[in-house]
Amino acid sequence: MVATGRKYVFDFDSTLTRVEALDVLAELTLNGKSNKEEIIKEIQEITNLGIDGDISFTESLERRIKLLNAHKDDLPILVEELKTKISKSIEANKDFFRDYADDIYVISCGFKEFIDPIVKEYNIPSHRVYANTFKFDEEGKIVGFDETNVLAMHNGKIDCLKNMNLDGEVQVIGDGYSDYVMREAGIAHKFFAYTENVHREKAAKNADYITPNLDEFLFVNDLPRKISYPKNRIKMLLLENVHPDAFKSLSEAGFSVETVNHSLTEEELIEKIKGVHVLGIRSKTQVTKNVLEAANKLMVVGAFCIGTTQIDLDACKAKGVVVFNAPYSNTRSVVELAIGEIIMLMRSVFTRSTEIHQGQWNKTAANSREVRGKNLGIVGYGNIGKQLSVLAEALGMRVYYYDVNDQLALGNAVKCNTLEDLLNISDVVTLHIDDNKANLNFIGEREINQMKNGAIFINLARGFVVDIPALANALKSGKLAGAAIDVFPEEPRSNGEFETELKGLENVILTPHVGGSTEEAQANIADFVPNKIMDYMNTGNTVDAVNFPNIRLPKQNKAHRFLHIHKNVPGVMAKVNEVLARYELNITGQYLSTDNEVGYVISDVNKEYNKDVIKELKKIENTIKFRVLY
Ligand SMILES: NC(=O)c1ccc[n+]([C@@H]2O[C@H](COP(=O)([O-])OP(=O)(O)OC[C@H]3O[C@@H](n4cnc5c(N)ncnc54)[C@H](O)[C@@H]3O)[C@@H](O)[C@H]2O)c1
Ligand SMILES: O=C(O)CC[C@@H](O)C(=O)O
Repeated sequence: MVATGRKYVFDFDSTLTRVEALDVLAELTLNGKSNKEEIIKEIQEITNLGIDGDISFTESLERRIKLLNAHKDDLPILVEELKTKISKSIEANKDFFRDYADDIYVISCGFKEFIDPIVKEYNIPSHRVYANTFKFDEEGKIVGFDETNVLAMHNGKIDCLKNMNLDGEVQVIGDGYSDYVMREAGIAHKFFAYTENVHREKAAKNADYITPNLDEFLFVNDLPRKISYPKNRIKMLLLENVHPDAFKSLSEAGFSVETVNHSLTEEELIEKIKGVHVLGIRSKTQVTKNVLEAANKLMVVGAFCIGTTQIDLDACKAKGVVVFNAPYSNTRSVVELAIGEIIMLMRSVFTRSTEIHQGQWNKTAANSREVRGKNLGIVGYGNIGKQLSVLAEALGMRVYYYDVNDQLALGNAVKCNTLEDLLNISDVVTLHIDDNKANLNFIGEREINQMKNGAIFINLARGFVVDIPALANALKSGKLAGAAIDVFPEEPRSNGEFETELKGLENVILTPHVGGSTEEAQANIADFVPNKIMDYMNTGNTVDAVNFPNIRLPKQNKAHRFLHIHKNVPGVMAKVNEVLARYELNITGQYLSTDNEVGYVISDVNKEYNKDVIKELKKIENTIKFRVLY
């Protein structure tokens, strides 16, 4: 617990608040002035020079006040503005400022006129705020500052802290070099570089500890805090160039996120996965048993796509690793591409285009047909197949579909009872079956022979479902009039050379697995999947998990949440409850969801509890994973 008499000295600007107050004041006072941006930039540069110790602080203050041209009446507005700019983790841990009020001080080179009213709301009274004060002229204009105040002088924080004569260990929390010097001068015992709002190299380099937010500071000091485990300690690895929005939202939420713009081999991933809590991938990265064995911290895999066969879902489940995907976010993009390709192939547009690129004019109606009135056979009537059905009908196509599961026909679509029926009748056959391994070589020579002569074939599903040599033969022989292939049995891990037997064939559109690669789809996925991940990490919700019992949990209210994942064998629940009862924990809510292999039980308990209960819960036989949230 807390060392007796420990004192916490906070900086104000960019530490307690997300901003530099004088920059905000400049925004206010310079409003409407034509050279506003220039002056603000100049003020910021001067601020940084002062913070990093590159010019004397007195000089930095003098120059900024002159440029500010501020008035007393601007200050209440500034205060209101600053109240909305308290650092997020400071705001979240307001209780710390209440419970440790007597030990908290502010030393700032800013001004008491705006610091006092802000920190008062955090139980820091004016007499524990050490800062500069403004000088005003008779009209209330800010014309200077009290030059006798030590804080107006170079390295003034050192003298200020010295004069305060604090007992016990003194910890300084700040973002600038001027905070560090108190530690360097030996008056403070520890300096924590606070990087939630700004990462200043000089401060970070000299810090005893870099703390990305107050949660981490409270965690390393074993102080009471809002969240059990600081988010910055949760490592996320996003592979395969997932949309930058995912990085943005996850890192803004406080997680430590690393991105890699291609997929990794099994070997590379085994090396990289150690210490990673959340892995984000697309369709290329194989999350195998071997990878999972090396994944000592893994809790979640986010597939930033629809397909999940690249992930060993069972092995994930056995390890208590929850998998999420984005089942809808890119479906529209695939459908639009399919529609475009149907038209392009029916009109032989790519053939005509290639000819003209080669300097040949070939105006002809041969092999150029409208799609209106033609039969479209959709194989796999799921999320993509159904949307395609609706759009194709709107173009005047007659839609037939075949699905292994019973699927409701949309519009006038006609269900086929067998694949053969569909293949016999369709002018265009398009595959939208899912990626399960049983679909290997689903379309081969036999199925191609069941298609109409001169039919068109499209595969936007998965490469391994089509026998490529059989398809190539059918295209060469003229059995099929054209094809569009977006997915291949073997796809490279990153952009570069690629070979396929289909290369160079006439009226064949080849694309590098881009059916779902539109800006819109990728941005949708980067919104959907991170939300699922964060929901699971922050609350335990597994709604829409691919491999795990789905559970939607109520909001945690003033409770500790114990999340216990176990093998679904008789007696585990009884043992969990026996332990909770033995430690006299009052359960305010308990939720259980199971499937054949695992059970997921969530118990919300009253605030106070003996920490030994955690060890006991972890020790229960058949426990796979356990964590606490509060
Ligand atoms: N090219 C791309 O970039 C891209 C983008 C998104 C999705 N996809 C792929 O598209 C496919 C379809 O996606 P979805 O979201 O519509 O999936 P979905 O799961 O919603 O639908 C698939 C449908 O196929 C049916 N099905 C499975 N096997 C079948 C079989 N052997 N015969 C007949 N029906 C069968 C299922 O019952 C289901 O109704 C998936 O393979 C997905 O990975 C590719
Ligand atoms: O974008 C990808 O990598 C895969 C797209 C698609 O095949 C999917 O499964 O959603």
